[in-house]
Amino acid sequence: MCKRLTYRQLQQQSDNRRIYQKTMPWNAQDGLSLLKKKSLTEDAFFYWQNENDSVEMIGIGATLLLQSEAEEERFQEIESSVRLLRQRAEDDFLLFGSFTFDAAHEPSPEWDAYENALFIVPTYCVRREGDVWSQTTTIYCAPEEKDELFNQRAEQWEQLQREKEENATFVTYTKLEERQVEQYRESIPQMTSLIREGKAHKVVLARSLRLQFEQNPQIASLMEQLNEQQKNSYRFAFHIDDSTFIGATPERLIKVNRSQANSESVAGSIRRGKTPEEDEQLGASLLADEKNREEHHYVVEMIEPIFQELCETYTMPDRPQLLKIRDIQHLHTPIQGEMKEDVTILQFIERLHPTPALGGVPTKVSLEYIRQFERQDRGLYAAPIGWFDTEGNGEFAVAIRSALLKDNAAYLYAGGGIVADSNVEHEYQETWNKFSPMLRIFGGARENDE
Ligand SMILES: C=C(O[C@H]1C=CC=C(C(=O)O)[C@@H]1O)C(=O)O
Repeated sequence: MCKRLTYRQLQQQSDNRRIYQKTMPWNAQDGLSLLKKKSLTEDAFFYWQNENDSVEMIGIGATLLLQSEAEEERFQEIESSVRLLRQRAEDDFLLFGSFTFDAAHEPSPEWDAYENALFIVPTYCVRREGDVWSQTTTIYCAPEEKDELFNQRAEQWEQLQREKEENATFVTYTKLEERQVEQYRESIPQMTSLIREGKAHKVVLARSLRLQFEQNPQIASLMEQLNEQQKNSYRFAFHIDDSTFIGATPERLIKVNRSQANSESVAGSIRRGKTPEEDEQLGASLLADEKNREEHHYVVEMIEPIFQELCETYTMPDRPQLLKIRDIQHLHTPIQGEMKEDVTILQFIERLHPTPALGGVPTKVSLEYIRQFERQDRGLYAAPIGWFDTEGNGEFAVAIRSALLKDNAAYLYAGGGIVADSNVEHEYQETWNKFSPMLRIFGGARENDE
């Protein structure tokens, strides 16, 4: 595994190494099959499938591993590292990675593999756009080492592809622990009182489950299940050291494609109906529900000024629509803008994260309450995860409906927006809905009839 580098360390590198790339068509055309090769998965990897299945990417190995331990500066540090590396590169290149939810939180031991910001420039990247697959190999070396290193990598890549795939293993958890559930339940009336006293308008409180396994589930088969079950969601996996973070989230944080920026407000939820009629009724009641509209409106109110600041022009519908995924339906308002010159995707992330769909209003105050009420660190739950390239394109999702896998255990997270009239039982049930996508792949979702 290559060494993690901060911006300072990169600046201090005084050798003549450069980034070189080779891209070619890829005929194997099954990205997930790569994650079934044992020797590949011992290294870092990243899996990404966008919400409409038009783009799928798998990054394997890390030619460069960039990190930032800074709190507020972490976005700029990654930006500076990438800018500096672009000067050492022949072509544009791509990075995968994440920022943790709360850089100021004391990290919990389960999250120790992920820094405040952690990005990989993958050694091998396979990418599907529509039906067309390509494979890119990236190296970082002195010019005189280039040919030999490319040869070595080509050989290694051939070898890896010939390697036998491990059989899919379906493992079911043997124990489910609701972590500090009493404390979660108590925190809701405490939070609603604080809100009624005017201390905050909305705070998203989350809880977590810990599932125990007898053997580690295979990531490729978990992702296959998510691909089958969670259409209309971003499906992702980020593996580093002994940890893998996976998920299927409906929520885009930001997408940038040739200076066009797209984001959305996703907040306010109700379960899916058991029949089309019931589903429609539930959707209609969600659209009309004042509490959910209020929760949603806070998110819209926060995102819109950011588009005003960073875009020349933007458009946004004046009322939410429904976003329906397998277990749940949400209120949804998309927003789209033409970015001002020199604005970057990381600047959007810095301003957008956390939206009031994951943090609250006001942002700083809500983060304080989250630290106070949620003992465990959220790590990458509800955090920005995705990819960007040095041409200025990229896409990040909000890592909800997610789980961390480590040491034969999975840690699942789910939360909901608390406003003045939130109710414990309702919130508690809603977290079960939100756990469902992940619980299902680990051995069974709990039916919820609320
Ligand atoms: C915090 C979560 O969901 C957010 C996103 C959509 C709807 C939400 C809600 O209705 O409360 C939450 O704000 C989660 O899934 O853990």
